[in-house]
Amino acid sequence: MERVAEDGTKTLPVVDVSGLSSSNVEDRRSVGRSLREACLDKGFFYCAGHGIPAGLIDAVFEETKRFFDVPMEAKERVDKAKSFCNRGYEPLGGQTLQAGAKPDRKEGFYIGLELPEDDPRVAARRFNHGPNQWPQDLPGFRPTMRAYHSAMLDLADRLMRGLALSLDLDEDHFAGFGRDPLAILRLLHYPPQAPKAATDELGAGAHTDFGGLTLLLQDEVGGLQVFDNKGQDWIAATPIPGTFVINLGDMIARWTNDRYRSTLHRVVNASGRERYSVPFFFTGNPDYEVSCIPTCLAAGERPKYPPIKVEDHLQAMYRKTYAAA
Ligand SMILES: O=C(O)CCC(=O)C(=O)O
Ligand SMILES: [Fe+2]
Repeated sequence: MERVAEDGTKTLPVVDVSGLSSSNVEDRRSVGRSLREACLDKGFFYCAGHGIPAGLIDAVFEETKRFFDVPMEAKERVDKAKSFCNRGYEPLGGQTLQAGAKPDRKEGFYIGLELPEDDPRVAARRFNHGPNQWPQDLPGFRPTMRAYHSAMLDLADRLMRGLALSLDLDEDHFAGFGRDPLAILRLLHYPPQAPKAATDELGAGAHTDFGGLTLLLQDEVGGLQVFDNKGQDWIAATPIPGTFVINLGDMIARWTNDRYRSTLHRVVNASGRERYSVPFFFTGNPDYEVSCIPTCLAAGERPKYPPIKVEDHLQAMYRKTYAAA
């Protein structure tokens, strides 16, 4: 079903997920049905009723802006080039999400689960496991980001259970995927750019996300665009206050043989203003092997993708999108 705004432009659906916190399974199943509809359609939707306090979200944006406003020397002190586990500051143009396009016009900051040096995964230098780097002289930054990371883990867990219900699976079907997950918070700043028609530069080149679910906070500026496979055009994910934009990553497309899509999206910040966004990537357990769910195949249908380990896919995508840097 095509959703069209009052001015005739296409929009994405809003799913209220508050029922996922209900003790009544019928309430949870009802959210599952709404999720199913949104996932079969675009694989991109606004999430309302998420229960994340507005005060925490405001604090995340405040600290994000504060960080990107510090002098370049302070950012360079926490450059991710100094981290063995991909944590910290990523300079403008550090990543090229769309093969063949110009480097992305965005700067970023990566934060993950804080793990001590004696954690076996850190000691073994497993990909993306280890300590975070924290900027100096921003006392509110670390506690805010840690609180937010943990709130996002909780929301992602609720959503994965809803997703299982949406596929008529046991509610805890994805529990193994969600155990000790790679879960990465990314702060992004997009400086203003010329309109798409006037430049071939993009804030973020067209890409799909690599893991399970992405939970995105965006400010009021706008610029995120979602590819519509049916119309072969771009839909603006215009900000709706109080919601997250949620999209499905490559792992969910592989589980469902593309019934649920990992949809192409990009950012063009032609607003003339600074844009800030904060995606949280629920990537999943690095050792978990994702393969097509048998009930997602019709009789005689074959899986489009071979089984793959979460970590292998993630590493391949990092290699690809950071190749130039
Ligand atoms: O900034 C946005 O709105 C989207 C960012 C994004 O797609 C990503 O980091 O994967
Ligand atoms: Fe993305």
